[in-house]
Amino acid sequence: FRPNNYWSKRNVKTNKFIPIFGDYYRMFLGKESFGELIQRSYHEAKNLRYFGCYLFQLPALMITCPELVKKVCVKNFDHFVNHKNIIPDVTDELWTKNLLNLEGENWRKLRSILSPSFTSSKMKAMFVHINQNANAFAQHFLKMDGETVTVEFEDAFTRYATDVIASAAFGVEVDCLKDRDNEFYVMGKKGSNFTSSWGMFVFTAYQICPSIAKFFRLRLFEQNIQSFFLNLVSDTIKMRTEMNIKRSDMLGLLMEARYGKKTVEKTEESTDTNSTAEKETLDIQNPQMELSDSDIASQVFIFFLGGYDTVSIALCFMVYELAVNPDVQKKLYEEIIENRKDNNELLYETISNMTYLEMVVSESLRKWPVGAFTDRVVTKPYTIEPEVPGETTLTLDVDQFVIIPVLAFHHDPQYFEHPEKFIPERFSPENRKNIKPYTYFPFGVGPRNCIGARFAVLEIKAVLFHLLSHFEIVPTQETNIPLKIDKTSFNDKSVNGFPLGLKRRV
Ligand code: HEM
Repeated sequence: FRPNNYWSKRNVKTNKFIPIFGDYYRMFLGKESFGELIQRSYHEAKNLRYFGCYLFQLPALMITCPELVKKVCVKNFDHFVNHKNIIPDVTDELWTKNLLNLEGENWRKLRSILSPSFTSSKMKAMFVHINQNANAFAQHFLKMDGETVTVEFEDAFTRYATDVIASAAFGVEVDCLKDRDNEFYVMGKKGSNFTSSWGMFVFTAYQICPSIAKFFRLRLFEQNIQSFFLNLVSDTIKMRTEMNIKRSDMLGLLMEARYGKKTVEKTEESTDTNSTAEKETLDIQNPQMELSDSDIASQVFIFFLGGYDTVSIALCFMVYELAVNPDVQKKLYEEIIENRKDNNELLYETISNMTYLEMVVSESLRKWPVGAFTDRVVTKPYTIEPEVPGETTLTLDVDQFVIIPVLAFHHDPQYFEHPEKFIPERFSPENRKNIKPYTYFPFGVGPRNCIGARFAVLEIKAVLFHLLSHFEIVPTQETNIPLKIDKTSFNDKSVNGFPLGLKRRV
């Protein structure tokens, strides 16, 4: 026990909190979800540029001003390179050695190696696999009987996302909708369990009493998950080396990097601020790094996790919004019809140029951004100079935890009018440029943004294209309108999943 006076000593305002639980207390009592907690805290701190909060015992600085987000995540990125890794590296190797959790120079080197694998040209090559899986997904339901097929989308989309990532990361073709106990699916489900009660318990234990949690070596993942991914990667590497097989999937690129054969392709020009910031920060020209089998397994594992829960949650909210906004769905269907070829073939160029589809996806990721916040950790001391009355000079020391409340920015009416409404027109080409910079970032901000963003968007668009080509998405009796958000999960999820109907088009 120690007094929570960290922020008052630094003259930083805080919201109401209670000892030990900090700002989490309502969430702990089941009174609000994590997303609600983030939004409430943000709104209570109205008119401040930042404020202090306590995630249990951990003091965190929440940034509530877009200009400061830019300073932290882009302009002064050198001071804020890392994410917070609460789990120590003695327990879960797969978790601590991956790109998301790597720190400093190791992160820079690895990101430089991996970034060229996620350019538009690489995505174009991967689109073949994505499209095949997306088409197969729609065909699976077309084969079912009845005018309207009832689908629980949380389950269906996790299976789709597993198929896609298994093929893009490991070069393994699976069909989890048919083969329901497929090992990939089962391991992925267990691996993404850190938003479950056990995961929350482990995170909480490491925050409240880290030494006790460390003593008991509390793990996020069961030993068999580590073994599954490690063995899969080692066996595939061995087989590919012996048979001299080269594949341009994520594993193949990591293998090249390990043997120092990585030929760095020139990354294409981009107007996207995240890509520009990333290129300026990384040395993409000569990335060299020693990678063991377990280092490689760790990366493929995070691609698997990154591409599994996030994509399926995002898709669930999208189909829900389409079901309850039939006008939007009709407009999207009309665009699909315009772009559909007779043989149902879908090209990368076609999907990339569908404006309304892009608007729908962007608006859904605004309203339901998957992660309520992203974070940074101070890696070099940083001073925030006072700019508004009441502020004093604030020096952030190394290891200070900083939170960027993505969901709260997306739902702030000063940036998005009527934020609870689903209005794709906000993202039309003429309106998009009026969105205030650094208020919309479902994939994060600056050089440390989501490496899989392009991949995720393609995966989402392809499956919406094929589903809507054949079906109208409709609510059923089990659909909760409005949605009831599960208060026990870190990510926004619906309490009874996403049961919806697929009504055949005639
Ligand atoms: C809708 C889907 C997705 C969403 C909303 C999402 C969101 C995010 C966010 C917010 C971050 C943190 C960025 C920051 O702090 O600035 C992140 C990081 C990351 N994401 Fe995603 N993501 C998605 C899909 C994917 C996919 C498909 C992959 C893998 C292929 C992936 C791999 C990663 C990795 C490896 C990182 C860590 C990057 C780094 O630290 O350098 N994500 N993602």
